[in-house]
Amino acid sequence: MALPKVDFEVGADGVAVITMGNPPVNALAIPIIMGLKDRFDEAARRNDVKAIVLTGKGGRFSGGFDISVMKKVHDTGDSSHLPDVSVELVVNAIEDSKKPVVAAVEGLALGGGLELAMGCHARIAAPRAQLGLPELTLGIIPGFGGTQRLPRLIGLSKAVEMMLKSKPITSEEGKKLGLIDSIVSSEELLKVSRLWALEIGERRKPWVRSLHRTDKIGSLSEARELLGTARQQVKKTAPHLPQQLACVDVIEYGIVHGGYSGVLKEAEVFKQLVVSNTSKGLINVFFAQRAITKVPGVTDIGLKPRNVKKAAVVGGGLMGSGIATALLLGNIHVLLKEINSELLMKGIKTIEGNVNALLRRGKLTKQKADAALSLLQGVLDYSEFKDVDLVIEAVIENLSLKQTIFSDLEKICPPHCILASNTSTIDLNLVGKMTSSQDRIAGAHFFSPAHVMPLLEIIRTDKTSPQVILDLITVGKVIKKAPVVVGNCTGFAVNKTFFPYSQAAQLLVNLGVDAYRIDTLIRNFGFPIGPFQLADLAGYGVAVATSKVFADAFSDRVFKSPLLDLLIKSGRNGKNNGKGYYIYEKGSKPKPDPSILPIIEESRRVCNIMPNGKPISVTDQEIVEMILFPVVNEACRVLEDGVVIRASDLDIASVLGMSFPNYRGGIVFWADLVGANHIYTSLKKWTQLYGNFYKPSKYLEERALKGIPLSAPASSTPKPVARL
Ligand SMILES: C[C@H](O)CC(=O)SCCNC(=O)CCNC(=O)[C@H](O)C(C)(C)COP(=O)(O)OP(=O)(O)OC[C@H]1O[C@@H](n2cnc3c(N)ncnc32)[C@H](O)[C@@H]1OP(=O)(O)O
Repeated sequence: MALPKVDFEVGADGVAVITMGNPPVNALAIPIIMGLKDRFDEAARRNDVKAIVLTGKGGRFSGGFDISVMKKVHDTGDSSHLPDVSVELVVNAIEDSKKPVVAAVEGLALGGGLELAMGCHARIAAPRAQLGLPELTLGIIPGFGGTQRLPRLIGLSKAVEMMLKSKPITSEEGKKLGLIDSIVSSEELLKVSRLWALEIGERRKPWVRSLHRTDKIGSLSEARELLGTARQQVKKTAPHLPQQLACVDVIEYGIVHGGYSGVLKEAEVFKQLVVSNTSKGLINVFFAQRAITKVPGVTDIGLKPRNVKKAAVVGGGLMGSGIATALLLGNIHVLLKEINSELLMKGIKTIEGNVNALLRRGKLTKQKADAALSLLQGVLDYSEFKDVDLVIEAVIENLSLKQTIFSDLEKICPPHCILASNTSTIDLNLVGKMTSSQDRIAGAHFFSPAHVMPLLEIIRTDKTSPQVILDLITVGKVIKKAPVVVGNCTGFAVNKTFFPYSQAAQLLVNLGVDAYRIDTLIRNFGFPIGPFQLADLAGYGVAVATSKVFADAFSDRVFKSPLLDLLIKSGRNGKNNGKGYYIYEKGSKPKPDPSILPIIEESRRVCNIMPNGKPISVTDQEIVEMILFPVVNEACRVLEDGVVIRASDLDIASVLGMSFPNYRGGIVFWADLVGANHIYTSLKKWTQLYGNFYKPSKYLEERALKGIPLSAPASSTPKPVARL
């Protein structure tokens, strides 16, 4: 791999072109920052240099400061790894340079990349370049003067929006807003930028130091009003994210005290935020998300992904139609197979409804929606399956039905076709037992609603070929899912890890804790909804079916609550029949339903686990821990059994599959922040009080006692991924 370096070339026109080279995105790694300082010094010193152009190699300006440096700060606790860039480089060497500097921007200029460009005296961009300050998604604020220069270049309102939403704009929008001075073709970019720089030197183009501008900010009172509104908004929408308020505060500081003071304040706040748990969590998620598609023995053995042009989905229920929708939106031709025309029409209607809902919400253009639907074909038999590249079976969880389907598929589909099941629980070796195609059978487990939820669990057995896994990873990327490759076991990675989540909530209710208090606390922790509202959403039938599977597989540690059966007996089935823990009325938030309380009382009586028949007294923190520590405990078993390749895969799976708050870094990452020892001792205490549901796993016990982080890879030879 090429080493990061900064090139320097002076042309006959007297323009020095400084080029950042650090593929693939020219991240501003320490050698790049050092190289830039040296090159700008050299350009300032040399008499043959009249003007300077700053650009990036390989069609991309820069993806920003090297995030792995911040990871190093997290891992070592040593902030001295952070270089001084905002003053030394951007203000002193670039903006205050005696020679004009022009940024030639192509591809992308994000975070520190855009901040370098904003320090230049003009910006020339190629068409459709992405420009943005996404730092808040990493738990920090823009750190190389971005909070100060962006408002001064494009106005406060748009700058605040771009930073708080972390949403990039194109160079075309940038031109309209004043961020970009001119748009030219990629071929002309360097030529025009050189000329522009010379013309600034000759005073034929303005020599603009953005930090000194005030014309776009408006009066102090206007600015304060706008920032006040932004603050109110942030308090409502992102109460858990300290970087949002910090960003607004730093912008305001610079408006009140001047741009340069703002830059100094920004650096101070940046350093505080870098070491926050929020930044640690979000940066863990950034790298974890990029690690999932690196699968040893699959993506590192020189295989090439095959193109999946035509797929079939067997079963047009809620999951099947959601999966079909996702494939169609990925531009894949889909056959939807049902057993009769009534069910087929229902499936097609659901797909149309899914696509139209996305259209209404502005997530799709009409053209894209029409194109997706034109790729759909409904069928009632397998005759069209002769040339499909992939089949995803999404029928009910019935083993013998699945076995028959896979036998049929084996006969009719071409030999290269991947045969996948969307089962969430059934052993894939059993699904393919009646075939001799085990090498092309895998799980493709989507999460409901399948066209919306971003996770795709790809389950391999010991017989699934690496090519099939690679192809499924590729399809996953094409349909914009995060594909996580996991081993074959009951519940796979996500459902296995999270089965204690709802059970713990049930256990607590039967111990006398208020269900709505639990939901509120779990929401305050950062989940979008609590476990009881989640149960309402899924319908109680699903909970009954899955708890049976888990009761069979993990009989040593399940909690059987009478509550679900009592609810069903009283005619309740959650949101879909309007009778759940909550009352659902159109246009208003779900409200607690007091008529459920006698049913809960009845459950407590039948269950009879309240000590001395009285509700237990627990703090808010204990409630959260009593729900989430059993999940961590199960995650430990998933890690021990090698169901996931690495702990961070489970972090991503928990964030994208279960909506575990991303700013807490994922389930294992969070557990390590809390500390294995505290989790272990708490579970041990609760085991004595409330039974084996809480019994710590061997993996947790060992690591807690030896002080080894739960996420650390096994030091001895790692076990193979559980595929059996
Ligand atoms: C002080 C400053 O204000 C602070 C900052 O600048 S913080 C950084 C701000 N910048 C960002 O947040 C951008 C982060 N990067 C991205 O969003 C995307 O990588 C991108 C849009 C630039 C490119 O996306 P895409 O082409 O899909 O490639 P993607 O797979 O994400 O990244 C390619 C590789 O570059 C790495 N990478 C991308 N941006 C990086 C960065 N800023 N630092 C370090 N590595 C980075 C990725 O980790 C990945 O590495 P890998 O191949 O080893 O897995």
